[in-house]
Amino acid sequence: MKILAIAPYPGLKELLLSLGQNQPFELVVETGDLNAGLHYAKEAENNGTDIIISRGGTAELIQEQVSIPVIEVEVSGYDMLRVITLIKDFPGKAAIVGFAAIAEGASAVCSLVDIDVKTITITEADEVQSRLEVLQKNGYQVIIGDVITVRIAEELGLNGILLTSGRESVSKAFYEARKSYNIVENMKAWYGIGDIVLRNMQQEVAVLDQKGKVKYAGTDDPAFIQNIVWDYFGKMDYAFQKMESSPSYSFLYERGSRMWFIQSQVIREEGEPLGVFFLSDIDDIQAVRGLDIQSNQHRTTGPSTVLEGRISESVEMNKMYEKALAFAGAGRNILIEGERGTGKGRTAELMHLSSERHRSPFITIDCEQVTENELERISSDPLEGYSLVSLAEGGTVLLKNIDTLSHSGQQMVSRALQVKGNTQIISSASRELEPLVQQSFLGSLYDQAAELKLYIPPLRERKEDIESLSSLFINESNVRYGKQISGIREESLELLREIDWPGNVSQLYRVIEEAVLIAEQSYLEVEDIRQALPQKWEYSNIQVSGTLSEIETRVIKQVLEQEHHNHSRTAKRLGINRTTLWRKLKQDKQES
Ligand SMILES: Nc1ncnc2c1ncn2[C@@H]1O[C@H](COP(=O)(O)OP(=O)(O)OP(=O)(O)O)[C@@H](O)[C@H]1O
Repeated sequence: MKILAIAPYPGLKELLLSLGQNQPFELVVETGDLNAGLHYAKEAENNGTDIIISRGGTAELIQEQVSIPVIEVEVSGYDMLRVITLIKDFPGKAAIVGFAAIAEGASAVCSLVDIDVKTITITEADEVQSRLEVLQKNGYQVIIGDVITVRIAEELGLNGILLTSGRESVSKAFYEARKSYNIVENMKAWYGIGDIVLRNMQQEVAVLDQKGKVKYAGTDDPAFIQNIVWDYFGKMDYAFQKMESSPSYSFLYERGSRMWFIQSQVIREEGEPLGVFFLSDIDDIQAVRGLDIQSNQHRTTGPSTVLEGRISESVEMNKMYEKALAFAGAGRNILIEGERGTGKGRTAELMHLSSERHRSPFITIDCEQVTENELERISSDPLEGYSLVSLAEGGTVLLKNIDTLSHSGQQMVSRALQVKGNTQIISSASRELEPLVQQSFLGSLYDQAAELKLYIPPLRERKEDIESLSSLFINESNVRYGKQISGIREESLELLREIDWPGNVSQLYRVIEEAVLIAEQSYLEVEDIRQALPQKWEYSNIQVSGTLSEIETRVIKQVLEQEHHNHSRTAKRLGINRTTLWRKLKQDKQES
């Protein structure tokens, strides 16, 4: 609390300074009456002073012109008694001149102590001079009053005695100042709560004190919020430490299959910090297509070392892993480029788990699946609810397939990224993004998203990885389907290496998975792989044993099957006319 005291006379300054020592506030004292005092008060109002203390007419003038509270140092009964006792033996007639508060008080004190002092009540400062002139004519020599009265009395050649304020009055003013400060602060806190509550009407709110006890609640079940806070932070000290670290701290809370989003803020009531917690049920946001939220709240292990230990047979991939590890903690936005299914999403997740963010949320939003309306809702300003970026506070948001965003989608995401706070943003694209900047991709979004770049080569350029990936996927499929496949034949691997894998690692995964399901032996045989390969890959699915005519028949039959026995289309694809096709089929029938 900062106090400015304006003393209309020097003695009051001394008293204020001496009593102001060791008080729980910062005190500045200036001397100046009326306009001089007002000047200091106006300056103080602009430099963060909380309360002004002054006296008499100066205090009144200040009160009219500034908006911060003004506390008056009063003239107490003691103060009057002191002055009256002082002039009691003074030869000559004495009068007290002042506004009602002073004149009436003085008259009461005089009659109590049985001293005959005339009291004159004025209603306006302008009256002082004429009243004093009359008193002078009537033989009065001593005038007791306020600063202005005493000044005029002295100008007229009278003896002016200033009614000074003593210790009790100054102490009382300090006490009043502290009380007003608390009231103002309280009101500010309440204004703060009211303001936030209004902004978040759709949310439930509970206000907890430092011990975790519910102080106020805007919900039927404050204990629910209280339990979440206790469970999430463990200790209330830790909760307040976290909340004070940013203007608004938010987190995801997961229990069973449900998740909630909690936004919090610290406010102060009489100097005591209180935590305000807003609860949003995010079931509705979880239902958004293309959105996947992992809270990671229950992870107990440290950051993963999986990226460090990642060794590939491919030089390119090893370089990529090294870069990914270096980028993981860099705190910059990262763009991962590579064809469909090369492992961009997986790499992003490994980066998250390898970084200090591993216990914070990892949220994937597939830009290809999310609708524009949903995108608008989840990328909105965090103050108007929650946004993806605030849901992932401290964690990572993966913008999958960012290259598929529409123009307005790009604008929304670009705006959302401007307020990303402490969230790592990783984007993935299956096309090279930079060349698109000239045509369809927003340059500003590219600059935001691609502060650092990674590239994952397609599987056909690193066929040396097929063997280890296959073993990995056999194991995963064994686990999933309860099979006991113990390996893959070398011929099967050779067949897998013949393929160009347009769908990359994802496609390899599906083929191995299907082969594991089909396999009846303990090794994946060539036949298992063939059966698992998609039909349209005729080049690898056709057995090349037998005569040319037999191979030709197999090709014709397969194309026929793919074209659902439509002879025209089959003939067109094979580059022969329909009659030739019919003849070849007839010939085959006869032979078999
Ligand atoms: N090096 C790897 N080791 C094990 N599994 C991998 C590896 N790379 C990719 N995968 C697996 O391949 C599949 C595809 O990976 P992911 O979804 O990360 O690819 P993507 O490039 O993001 O795909 P898309 O372009 O379709 O979004 C996933 O099942 C993933 O677990």
